[in-house]
Amino acid sequence: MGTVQTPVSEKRIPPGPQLPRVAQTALWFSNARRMLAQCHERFGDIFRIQIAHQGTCVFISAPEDVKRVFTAAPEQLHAGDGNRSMKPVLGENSVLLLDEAEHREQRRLLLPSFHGERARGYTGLMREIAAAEIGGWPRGRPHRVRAGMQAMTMEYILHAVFGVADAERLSPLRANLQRLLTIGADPRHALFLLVLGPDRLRRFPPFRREMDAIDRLLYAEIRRRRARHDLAERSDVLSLLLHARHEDGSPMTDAELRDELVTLLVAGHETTASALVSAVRELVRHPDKLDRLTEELRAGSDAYLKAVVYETLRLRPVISVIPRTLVRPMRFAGYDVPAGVRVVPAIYLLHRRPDVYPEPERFLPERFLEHPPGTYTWIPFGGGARRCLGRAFAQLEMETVLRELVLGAAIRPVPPKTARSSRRRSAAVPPHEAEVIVT
Ligand code: HEM
Repeated sequence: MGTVQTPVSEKRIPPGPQLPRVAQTALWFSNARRMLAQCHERFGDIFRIQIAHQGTCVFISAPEDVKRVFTAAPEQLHAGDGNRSMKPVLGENSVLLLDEAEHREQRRLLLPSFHGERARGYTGLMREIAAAEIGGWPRGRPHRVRAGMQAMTMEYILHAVFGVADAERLSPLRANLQRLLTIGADPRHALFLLVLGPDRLRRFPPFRREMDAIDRLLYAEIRRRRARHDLAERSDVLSLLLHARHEDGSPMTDAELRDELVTLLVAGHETTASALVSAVRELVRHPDKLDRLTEELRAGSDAYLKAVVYETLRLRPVISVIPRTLVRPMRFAGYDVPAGVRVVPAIYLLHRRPDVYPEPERFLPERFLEHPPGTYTWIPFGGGARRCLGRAFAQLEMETVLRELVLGAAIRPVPPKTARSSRRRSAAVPPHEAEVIVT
């Protein structure tokens, strides 16, 4: 009788750097994109990195693997789990942190607020806000645009979430949110927060203070709104959510409302501002593209404007990776990746594949004039059941601000002569900034 051969254990985890976990973590947090590019070059389309608080992360960037992640059942891959570090800010009911049925339910409640048609309803207001902000920028001398972009995207999301009149009244919230985001952006804090981990973050005093102030304002606003009688006529997100009902017919609780409002304010503000800065940075670096954009807009065509937005989000995606946690084992590129491991579509690598995007490092909006963005090859907003809820809103924001910059004002690059004559300042334009001359 022949012996039954036990199959040799399948390949489970793809190769990756051999450094100790702490060293991999340090490299990851010092420059994730560089580490991704180096690992991709060394190990190919699938590799693993060990990151503190994240465990084993298997990165993928082949379109067919990304498609498998986006089309898998929500019971197979969790995304909420990978966003756990944001729980102290967003709260436990946030759509970003939930999975399976609970996620589906919150997403269903939020979806009507942001579908394309409703987003387009904000066009006039967005244009007014952009004209007022850009109208106040200095003329004829170098100007950095980031603060102005943040101011506009903050106004857009506040107006969408609370409605025009109430957004004016909520000005303290602007300052609180701004300070909250700077806590996370400060590298000294970032390292500390990493060591602290999400569960103890709430006790970190600067964080606690900002969060308490934001919560007080939001709960007061929710109470005030519940008492109003004109909710049915209003179209802002808070009013729509107050009307929305769970599948069992119950309304959303105050805690649920608070968590989704914070989620929208946080997810919908800095992301779009960063994307706008990147767009302006690319346009002033490529004056021929800026000229073409100006000509086409003057001729009444938006096609090139949309291509500029697509190409900016391809070449400079705001978010580089979108982690998922495997609930059950799943096969990728010959590896039977076990449950519990994070499988991470790497937007940054996918968007730089020369087989999908010839000359991937070049800023070429033209590539999107003939081929619209592919569902599994252009993923700055993620995909599948978790695709960004604010996608249509964000694209409209970007188009509106860029149109106003190019037609309402006019921007041009800072000429090299000016840069040389004030070398110290010009040389210091950081990568997250863009400098222009508005005329
Ligand atoms: C250029 C701007 C933006 C970028 C690049 C961006 C990108 C993303 C990405 C990559 C995800 C994760 C998707 C995934 O895991 O597959 C996401 C989720 C999300 N985004 Fe955005 N976003 C932007 C603007 C906005 C805006 C303006 C809002 C709100 C108005 C918003 C609200 C959300 C929400 C609520 C989710 C969670 C969706 C879910 O888990 O079901 N985002 N976004």
